[in-house]
Amino acid sequence: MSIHGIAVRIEKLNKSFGSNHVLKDIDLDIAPGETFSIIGPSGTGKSILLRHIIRLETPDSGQIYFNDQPVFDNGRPLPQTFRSSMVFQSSALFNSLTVAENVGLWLREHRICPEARIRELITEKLAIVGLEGTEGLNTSELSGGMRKRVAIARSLAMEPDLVLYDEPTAELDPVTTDELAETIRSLRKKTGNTTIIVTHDLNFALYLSDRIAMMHRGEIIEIGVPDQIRNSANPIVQRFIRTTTKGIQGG
Ligand SMILES: Nc1ncnc2c1ncn2[C@@H]1O[C@H](COP(=O)(O)OP(=O)(O)OP(=O)(O)O)[C@@H](O)[C@H]1O
Repeated sequence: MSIHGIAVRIEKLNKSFGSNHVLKDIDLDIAPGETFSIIGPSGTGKSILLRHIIRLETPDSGQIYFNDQPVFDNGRPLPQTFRSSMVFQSSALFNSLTVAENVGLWLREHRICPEARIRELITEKLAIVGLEGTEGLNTSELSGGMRKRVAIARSLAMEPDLVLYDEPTAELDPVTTDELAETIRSLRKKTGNTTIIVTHDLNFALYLSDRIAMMHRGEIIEIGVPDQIRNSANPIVQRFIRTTTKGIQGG
């Protein structure tokens, strides 16, 4: 399997909605193939930052670069040679379609390759997320964890350079959350994609991330490998760890 993955660099990114300054001079450097999580309490700007990376929002100032290529020009998204895909919180699957139809949707809409290759890609991507042989199942009958994995397979079908996850564990029970963490971790080896995850599930982020950034009130207040986050001297980070993990992970 080919190895993808791009560098993502964010420089002095700012965004306000009226008087609400939601992103304040955000700087981030994410390496090709890195699994990077953005954590923090509700309303701190995590999703808005992700929406800039996928170009659903434009910044007031600052820039994002994919492999040194600028993403915006004067507040407008530039055409990209790199492909990003997003796994939405709700999974955003079509219940009236089968698993295979959901996974193949983007490929068929964009007529990316011949039908035989599309079927191969669907089978290949379902196997990567551990859903071999589920092509014909009705999407409406799947569990939350299976739906999430179908959504991941659909995003992988685009053969992305960058995969983004918005609150992937929302609505999942603890066992399914563990399975999902395992799936995303194994994808790193299988695809080499750069992966950015927004979550307020600290344990999930600690388990599968190469590095983690913590946001607070529109700013990045801590960044580092999981152990650096666990042992951060920043009282806001420590309070977040205490309230979200209750001591799990030895933290
Ligand atoms: N389209 C919008 N118009 C106005 N304000 C917005 C818009 N989108 C987000 N905001 C504001 O931006 C701030 C950051 O929101 P964001 O969704 O990024 O937070 P978050 O950290 O992802 O929180 P959560 O974990 O609850 O999703 C909030 O104050 C929110 O009200």
